Amino acid sequence: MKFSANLGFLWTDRPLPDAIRAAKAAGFDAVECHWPYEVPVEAVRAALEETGLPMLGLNTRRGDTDAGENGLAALPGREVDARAAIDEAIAYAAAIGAACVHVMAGFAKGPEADAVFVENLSYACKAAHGHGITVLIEPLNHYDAPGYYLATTSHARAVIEAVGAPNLKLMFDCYHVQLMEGDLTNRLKGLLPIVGHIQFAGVPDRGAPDRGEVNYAHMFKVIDALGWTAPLGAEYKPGGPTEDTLGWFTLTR
Ligand SMILES: O=C(O)[C@@H](O)C(=O)CO
Ligand SMILES: [Mg+2]
Repeated sequence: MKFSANLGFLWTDRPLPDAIRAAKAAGFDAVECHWPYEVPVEAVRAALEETGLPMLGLNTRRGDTDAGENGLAALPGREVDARAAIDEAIAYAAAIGAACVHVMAGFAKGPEADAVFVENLSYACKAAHGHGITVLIEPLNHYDAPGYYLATTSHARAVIEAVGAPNLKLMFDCYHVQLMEGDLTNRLKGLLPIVGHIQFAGVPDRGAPDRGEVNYAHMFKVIDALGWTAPLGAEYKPGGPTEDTLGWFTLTR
C-alpha cells in the first residue's frame, strides 16, 4: 500500500514545506493539502522536488470562513467568487504538478443549488482538463459539516452523472462515508469506477486509523484487492506530535 500524508491535519505545527519534508522522513509516498494559498508556490514546489513526493491534491478556498462558509460552488449568487476560487486552485495545482483539485460545495440545498453546482463543476472540469487535472467532489458528514450541500455518495454519483465530464470524480473519504452510510466494503466496490481518491481516519473521533469502529487492516486489504495502487490519504487529527501516531503503518503488514 502507498500512503499520502494530508498536511491539512498532519504536521500542522510547521510551515507547509517543512511538513512535506517531515512526511518524506516518516516514509509517506505522497502528500496532499487543504488550502496552501498563503504559501508561495515556489516554496512548495522546491520542497516537493527536494523530497521527490508528489502533491496529490488541494481544495478550493472555502470563502468567508469568519461567516462560516465552507465552499462556494453550490451557492446561488456566488458564481463569480466560486469560479475565481476554482481558477486559483487550478493555477496553484498546475504550478506544483498536483493531480487533483477538490471543489468545495458549501452550505446550500434546493434546485437552484443543484443547478449552480453542476454549472460550476462543468466550468471547473473544462478549466482543469487542459492541465490534466482531475476535479474531485467529497461528501462531508453531517456531524462535522451540518447543512453541507453534499453529504452522501449517492448524491455525489448523481452530480457526477449530471455533469458528465470524464475528469470529475468522487473523493471517497472512508471517515465521512462510514459516518453517513456505512457498508464501506460494498460501497467502495460499487463506486470504484467513479472514485478519484481515497482518504481515511479513525471513526468517530477522526483520530489515527488504528482506533475506532472501522477495521482499516481489513479496508486496506479490500482496497489492495480491488487493484487500487494510488496512495491513500491519511487525513486524521493526530491530537499531538504526528510522529507519535504512525503505528497504524503496521496495519498494512
Ligand atoms: O474530509 C475533509 O474534511 C477534507 O477532505 C476536505 O477537503 C474538506 O474539509
Ligand atoms: Mg476528506
